[in-house]
Amino acid sequence: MTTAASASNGPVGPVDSSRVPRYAGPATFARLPRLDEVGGRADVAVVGVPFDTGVSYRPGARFGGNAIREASRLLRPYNPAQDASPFALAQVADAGDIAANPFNINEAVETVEAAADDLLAGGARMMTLGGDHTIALPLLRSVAKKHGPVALLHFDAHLDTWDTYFGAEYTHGTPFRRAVEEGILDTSALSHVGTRGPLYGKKDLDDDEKMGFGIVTSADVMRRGVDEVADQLRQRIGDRPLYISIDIDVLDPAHAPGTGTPEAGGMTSRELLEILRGLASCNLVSADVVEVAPAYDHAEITAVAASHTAYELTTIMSRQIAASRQGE
Ligand SMILES: N=C(N)NCCCC(=O)O
Ligand SMILES: [Zn+2]
Ligand SMILES: [Zn+2]
Repeated sequence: MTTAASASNGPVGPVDSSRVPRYAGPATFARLPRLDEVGGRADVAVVGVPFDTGVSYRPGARFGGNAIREASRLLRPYNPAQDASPFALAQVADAGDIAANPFNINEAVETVEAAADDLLAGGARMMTLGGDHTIALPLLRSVAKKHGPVALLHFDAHLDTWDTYFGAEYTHGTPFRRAVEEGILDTSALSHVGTRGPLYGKKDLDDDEKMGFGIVTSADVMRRGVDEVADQLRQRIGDRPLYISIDIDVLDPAHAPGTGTPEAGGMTSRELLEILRGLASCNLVSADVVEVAPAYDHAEITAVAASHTAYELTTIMSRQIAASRQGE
């Protein structure tokens, strides 16, 4: 069957859904070419990490990346909200999955870091599809090797700055504490967005604040509105290299039932997408969307939200790549 639609020397785009039904053929992200189909070089590499050994409640995020790819068949090549055709502005390709050991978290963390090092060394920015939130740590390590300590915007119901679970240091509730300890985050530009729900104690918040995080709760988003929130975040980030990590449980369970640790009172998918669009001028060096667990999903509600989230992030990166080329 027809694979990627190729412009003569521009980026290779997605399969044309007016010629090949969008439900036909293998599901790469947005029906984009695989990395090996574009000579192994991409400006943005979409990569899956099927790993969920770090979860504290429902398992199943190991299937998240492929669920997002399936749902992403319906994405279209022009993004009106950002007035951009992300797959024409830069080469975006699907780099497949990182094969992380499900029986050894420490080894899996090392594997993810090494695979990320390879992709970043090839010049790509990464759009990672989880997997549970454990994987943000090795991804941040790799990004920091390239850019130095990065600003972090963390969209999540949870803080994920807890210390250990059952004595384990690498879990989906602890990646950002480890990252602060390791000095790979720019502690003057760290924000959680969408935080809510019960905690273990007030100390969780005290510790988090000491690490340098600011918090925009999901109730703040509702009260203050997306434009004001995005403005405030943009000011805090400035022109620092930015990593955005999105735990899909930042959305209300009505918008994302397919996740492992759902919390009531979350953001709508509209709010999340609008805040991201408001950050389009930030220097986004890589991003992840994690914690999609399709076994608890219904009618692909969660996977569709995650695919659109990854699409906005990819658009931000593609626009910046195109703009920096023009400036060269
Ligand atoms: N979903 C993520 N990443 N973390 C949730 C941890 C919540 C807990 O176990 O208390
Ligand atoms: Zn979470
Ligand atoms: Zn999380």
